Amino acid sequence: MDIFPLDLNAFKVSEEYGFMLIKPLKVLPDYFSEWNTLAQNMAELVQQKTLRGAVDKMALFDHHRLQGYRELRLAHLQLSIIASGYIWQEGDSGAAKVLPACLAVPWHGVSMLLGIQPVLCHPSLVLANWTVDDQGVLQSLYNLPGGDHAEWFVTVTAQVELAFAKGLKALMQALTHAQNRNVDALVIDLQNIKHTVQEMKKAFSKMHEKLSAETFYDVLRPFLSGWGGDGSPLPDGVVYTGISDEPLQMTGGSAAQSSTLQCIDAVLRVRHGPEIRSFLENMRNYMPPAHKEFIETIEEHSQVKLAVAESHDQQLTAAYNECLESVVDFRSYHVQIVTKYIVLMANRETRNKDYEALATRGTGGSSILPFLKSLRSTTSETRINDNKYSEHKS
Ligand code: HEM
Repeated sequence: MDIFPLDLNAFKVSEEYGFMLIKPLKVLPDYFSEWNTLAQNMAELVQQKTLRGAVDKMALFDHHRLQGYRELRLAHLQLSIIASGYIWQEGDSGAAKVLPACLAVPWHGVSMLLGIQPVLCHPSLVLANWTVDDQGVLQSLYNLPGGDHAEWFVTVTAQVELAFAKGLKALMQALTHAQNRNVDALVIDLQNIKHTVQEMKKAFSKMHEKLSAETFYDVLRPFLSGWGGDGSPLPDGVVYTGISDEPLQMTGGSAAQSSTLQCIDAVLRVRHGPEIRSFLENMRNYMPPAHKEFIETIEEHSQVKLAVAESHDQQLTAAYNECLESVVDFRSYHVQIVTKYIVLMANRETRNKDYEALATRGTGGSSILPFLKSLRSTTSETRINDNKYSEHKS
């Protein structure tokens, strides 16, 4: 059965914004003004070490009064920012093991309605956290500690998402053209996808401009941490009062929860080994369910690699391999970024020791460089080496 083209709307994906939420709301209605205020001032309150006390005094607001998808997404963003400050305000030795009901109940409730996890994750911190100012400059709405650096981290990541969105049309067309075995059109799609990945890397390279490695590592990154598991300052997880007496464990926020690379892998049929696959599949549980379903549908039905292999066409095979090469290049660049912002920072004597137990963990809790290099190798090994080329017709 031919399933492409897909209806993007059905998957909450748009050709203009990709996986980004379209026109996120900036504030919630007055009833939730305390959430608006605490989320807006989180970084300052954490610095003064007064956020936890303020949350403990907060009333339990009824999240059923939130109306519509965009209010739910903003509520998740705000509560995630507040909870991250609540848990990590006192460093890892003073990490909060219990969230009060006024935070846990609505946060968990909103998360269930959205089908995402009650933890600060990429769909909230990046996808639902943006606006443009009068000059058309992308800005974030709510920030973690780290001032302009923290905002830059969010907006540059959002720019990578938007660069991806520009290539969504080519990705979708590649799926249809592969299904129809339209070799000429598929060559052009793959060239466009390669260009998109190069543009994603260009957007990514701006990270250096205004995010210092020291601020990322010492100030901002601890607030992206999850809870639960060996080596965590909260090995059992966190109790969400009013939800469960048993602690819940959550993976921290990471752009590994972005659907962009997983979508490109799915189109090109890059298949990672079992351990990495299980990590990436776990990351999908932190994406909006419609985006997870989008990736799974493409992964199951993409015929792009098959169409290339069957064609024995030199130009098509070259376009496919070059496309993979651009993804390898993106992943190599990402390894450089992780080396600068995490590995080298973790090896400094002067690093922030308040969050020492988080030092060797990835933002999402994996052992970083071998993991990322292995993803890169699998991408490279997906190349098609075909010596039996026929001449391309055109
Ligand atoms: C300062 C910037 C960044 C740092 C320090 C960083 C760090 C990391 C780390 C440590 C991982 C390993 C998994 C984990 O522990 O979470 C990871 C995975 C990943 N990151 Fe980043 N990241 C950064 C920016 C970005 C950006 C802007 C993107 C673009 C969307 C991105 C996309 C990914 C992807 C897709 C993965 C999963 C592995 C893969 O598919 O290659 N990262 N990142």
